[in-house]
Parts: sequence; structure tokens; C-alpha cells
Amino acid sequence: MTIKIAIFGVGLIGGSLALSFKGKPGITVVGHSHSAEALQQVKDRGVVDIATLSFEEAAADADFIFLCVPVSQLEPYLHRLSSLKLKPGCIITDVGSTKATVAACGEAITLPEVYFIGGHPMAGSERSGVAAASTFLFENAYYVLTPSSKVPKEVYKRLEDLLVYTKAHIVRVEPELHDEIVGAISHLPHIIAVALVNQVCDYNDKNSLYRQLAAGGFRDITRIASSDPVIWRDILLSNREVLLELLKDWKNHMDEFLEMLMNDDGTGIVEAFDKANRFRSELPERRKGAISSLYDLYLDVPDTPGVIGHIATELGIRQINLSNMQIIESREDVPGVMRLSFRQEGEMERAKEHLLTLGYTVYL
Ligand SMILES: NC(=O)c1ccc[n+]([C@@H]2O[C@H](COP(=O)([O-])OP(=O)(O)OC[C@H]3O[C@@H](n4cnc5c(N)ncnc54)[C@H](O)[C@@H]3O)[C@@H](O)[C@H]2O)c1
Ligand SMILES: O=C(O)C(=O)C[C@]1(C(=O)O)C=C[C@@H](O)C=C1
Repeated sequence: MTIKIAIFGVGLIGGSLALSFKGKPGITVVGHSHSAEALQQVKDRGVVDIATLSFEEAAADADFIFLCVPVSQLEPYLHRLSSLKLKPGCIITDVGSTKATVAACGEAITLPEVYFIGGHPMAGSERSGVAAASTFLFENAYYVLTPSSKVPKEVYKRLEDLLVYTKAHIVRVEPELHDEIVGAISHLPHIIAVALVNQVCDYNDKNSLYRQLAAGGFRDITRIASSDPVIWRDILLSNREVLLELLKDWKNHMDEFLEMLMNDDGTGIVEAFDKANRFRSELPERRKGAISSLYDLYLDVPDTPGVIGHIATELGIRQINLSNMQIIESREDVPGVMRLSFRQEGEMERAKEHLLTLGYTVYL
């Protein structure tokens, strides 16, 4: 018996889910796109078995339906699905970054033997579109599910069993609590990153040295400011009430720094950094936790021809599997920083040891 999985919105998240399921025994993945242009990209990338523009064709006979569209589209998509004759036993789920509104809408929709379970994989990227999809995106990440009390246990279990293919860790959370927590650890940081980049952008309009000198610290804290504007408009507006409170708290934290600086309060500054340091070091390890599914190491590389090839060859000879390599900073006369990404921690450790013996400066 074949299991049909329909994915509506085959972008970064939908495409990555499709890649997790495609080719698994007895599974057919059908992708729905809302435009011919998006459909063509999905076909070109080959992440689904069947790609279609027809909403009805994608939904017909589906055992699982994943809604992977922008947050503002989740409710219209749910309403549209509720007007169709879906397969009895069908589970509809979504991947939206907020859960309260869609969970309420999912609960209100009563189709015989069709169930809604809200979902949110806690993994992603500042990139968007199917071109950025990855088979490994969810590996070791947390994947939140927010079933209502009406969802039978065996139905929840069926979704949980399917999500094993993502290699994520499933966590069950109430939708409202989810939005409060994710507001603080994901939505607020995106606002802060964007505001900070725009602040510096305004200074840079008067003096372009700002952009030239912006280095590691600025890049580290602002990567997520490059995220898709429409996806984030929808997320922030959907979690508006939570964010209004969080921004008030944020202002208080900024006021504390203002005061410490005005009062020359060195002790206060040290305490603030110490506290942050302690909490941050207790975060789930990158490799086991939310955001990254890769093991990264960084090394200084001279800006000379052949250096990339040399490193790749050295690792290749030792059969160390490199998943990605990227030059992060490369300016004339300044050593570049290279990021090497591995899928296995052991591979990263072996690479580190070998690169150290070759005389490279390596950071984790
Ligand atoms: N980006 C992340 O890091 C991340 C992480 C977890 C969850 N999410 C959630 O996943 C969902 C998809 O986000 P994504 O990052 O994959 O975005 P994306 O832009 O990569 O993909 C969105 C998909 O929705 C389709 N779509 C359908 N109707 C659309 C419309 N009216 N406007 C725009 N696109 C439309 C697009 O064709 C595209 O395939 C969102 O609900 C988002 O909140 C995002
Ligand atoms: O790593 C990133 O770029 C992300 O923005 C991922 C991130 C996050 O903020 O942690 C973004 C939105 C999601 O809903 C979940 C994960």
C-alpha cells in the first residue's frame, strides 16, 4: 500500500520535508505550488515525485498533508481543504512558525475522520525557496507538535512515526506556550537583528567605513536579518501580542545597559556578560539542538590560489567527508576565514586534528 504525502508550498521547509520522505519505501510525495514559476523550480530541483498546480489533485487521496506556505496563507489553505473530499484518516499538519491561530482554525474545522495537528520544525535558515532545501535540515533539530485534546493517540502516533524520516526530535507543546517561547528565542532575535542592521545602514549612508569594517561580531548577530521579508512579516504579525510584551522587556534590558554606561558601572557590565555566558553555555549543544544540523569548524586561510583545493584534497585523502565549504571573509591582504561543515562530529574532529598538524589555525 502506498502512502501519499502532499506538500503544499515546496520552498525551504516544504522542500526539505519532501527530501526527507522522497524515495522511502511505499511513499509517494506530491508537491503543490501556487505559481507556474515556483512549480518549475520544484521540478528542476526534483524534490517530489509529482509536482502539480492543481490543489485538488494534490489533496486527493493524501494520507498526510503538510502545509508549508507563509503563515498568512495557512488558514485560507485549511478552509480550502475543508471544502474538499479528503481521504478518511487523512492527517493535515503545518510547519508555520506560530501555532495559536492555526491550531484554533484547525480545531474549528470538522471533517469526518480528518485530523489537524499543528507542527513547527525548529530548524531553518535565512535562505528561502526550494533551492535552499536540504535533506539534512531537520536532523537532530526539535520538531514541535501541538495536537488538540481531540486528536486520538493513534493518529498522533501515525504522524510521529512518519516524522522519524526527518531525524528530528518530536516535542509536544501547547500552541500558546509555543508562541510565547518561540517569540522570545526566534521572533524577537529576528527583529533585533533587522533593527541593528538598519541602524548601522543609516550610519553607513554617511560614512561607508561602517560596512567595510563590519566583521565577525556584526555578522554573527545579524545573519538572520537576511531572512525572507514576507515570511517574517507574516510571522511577526501573527505573534503580535506576544511580541509587544517581549519588546517592552527588551527596552528594559537596553535601559539597564544605558544606566550602567551612564554610571560607569563596570561591575554591572561584567555581571551581565557573566550571566549571559553561563546561560548560553547551557544551551542544547549545537549538534544536538535546534538550529544547526551540521558540525562546523572555522580556519584562517591565506588569500592565495590553490588553498581551497589543498584543504579539500587533504581531507579527501583521509576520507573525511566534507559536506560544505565556504569562505566567509575574503579581502585583499587579509586572511580569509573558511567554514568547513561536516555531517558527523567524528569527521569534524578528525579534520580539526589534521588541519592543526598542517599548521592551520582552527576554531570550533
Ligand atoms: N524559514 C525558516 O527558517 C522556517 C523554519 C521553520 C518554519 N518556517 C515556516 O515554514 C513556512 C514556509 O517557510 P519557508 O521558509 O519554507 O518559505 P519559502 O518562501 O521557502 O517557501 C514558501 C512556499 O510557499 C509557497 N506559497 C504559496 N502561497 C504563497 C503566497 N501567497 N506567497 C508566498 N509563497 C507562497 C511558495 O511557492 C513557496 O513554495 C512558513 O510558514 C514559515 O513560518 C520557516
Ligand atoms: O537559523 C535560522 O536562520 C532561523 O531563522 C531558524 C528559525 C529560528 O529562528 O531559530 C527561524 C524560524 C523558524 O520558525 C524556526 C527556526
